Amino acid sequence: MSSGRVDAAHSHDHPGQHGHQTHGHHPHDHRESSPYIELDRSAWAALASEVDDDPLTEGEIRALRGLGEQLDLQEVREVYLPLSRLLSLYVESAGRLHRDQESFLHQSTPPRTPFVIGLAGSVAVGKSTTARVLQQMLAHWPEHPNVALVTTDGFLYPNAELQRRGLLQRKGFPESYDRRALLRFVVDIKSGKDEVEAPVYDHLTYDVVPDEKVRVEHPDIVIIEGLNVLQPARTREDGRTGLAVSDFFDFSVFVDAGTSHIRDWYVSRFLRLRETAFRDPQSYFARYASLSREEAVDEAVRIWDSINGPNLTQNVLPTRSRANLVLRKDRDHSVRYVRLRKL
Ligand SMILES: Nc1ncnc2c1ncn2[C@@H]1O[C@H](COP(=O)(O)OP(=O)(O)O)[C@@H](O)[C@H]1O
Ligand SMILES: CC(C)(COP(=O)(O)O)[C@@H](O)C(=O)NCCC(=O)O
Repeated sequence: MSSGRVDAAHSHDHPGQHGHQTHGHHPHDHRESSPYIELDRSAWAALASEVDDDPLTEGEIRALRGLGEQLDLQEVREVYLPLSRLLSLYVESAGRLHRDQESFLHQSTPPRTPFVIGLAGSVAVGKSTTARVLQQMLAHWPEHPNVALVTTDGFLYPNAELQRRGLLQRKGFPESYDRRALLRFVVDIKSGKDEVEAPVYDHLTYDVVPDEKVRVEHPDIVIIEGLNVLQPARTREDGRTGLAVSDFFDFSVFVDAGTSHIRDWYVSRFLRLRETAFRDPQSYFARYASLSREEAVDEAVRIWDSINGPNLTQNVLPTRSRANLVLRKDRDHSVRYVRLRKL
């Protein structure tokens, strides 16, 4: 497994917290050592006024909001509207580049391939909500109406295989995925294959669903969301390095927050799931429904401290600086600042 620390561009864990300035209305990062521009919440939100698009309705937002997420109309307008506009600029620019390359080559080339966005971040940081909001908002732009969303959990090995490999307690770690199949999937998309299929994971049964697939047909944009999508390629035993899914991303977003906040969010979500999903007799966690609150907190903390916390520290966080854009959330889940790669 390759999980070498690649966060070298930032020696500080939390770039917004170490006394260096974020600039209000003149988003400019004077630190020449950083390849990022950092915009605080107000500077980023101000960009929304330049976008005269209707954000989502309250009803749509309710439907997109994940358990425990605080997403509201203000967050959508101030954070996600500018983000969807920025992403749309990148999509349009990729289209122009495709046309320019075609005329440079003096021959007609295959049609442009879908624009692929990677979305990474910890368990319980709210990736799926961000991904669903972006999917819906990007689909509003007439230039790219067909936006597909695929989560990488479908590419986890089934529990039986994880058990065989001794990885049942490592679910979510890079080695718990069928990385070859995931890579093939992304390569197929970026090869221009019209229809691709991905396997499906079910949180209720805590396992991959046998024989079920999600189909992606003629997408304009594909969002690929998962813990480890920004992992660099592995170095094989012969010292050679292969390809990683992130090699095929046209843009990537990392959803970030302080580790102790994410841990709290994981525990509160676990408590909420105990009152909802865990009550379903089909739930893999059904046995937790009868735990007292205290016992449930202990169990959530145990799972966090033995699986999701170490995975965040060892594998997920080190990939943060590979992202084109980092959304940094505050304790209340609202985005506090945005960090964007310089061009
Ligand atoms: N044990 C579970 N039972 C039912 N739903 C779950 C369970 N664990 C997580 N979920 C749901 O699955 C989705 C993905 O969760 P996760 O992988 O932690 O990513 P994130 O919180 O970043 O979106 C969330 O909407 C979450 O509420
Ligand atoms: C399914 C997950 C590995 C996330 O997968 P992803 O879609 O990010 O690839 C994660 O949500 C999970 O269930 N982790 C196992 C430990 C736990 O139960 O919290």
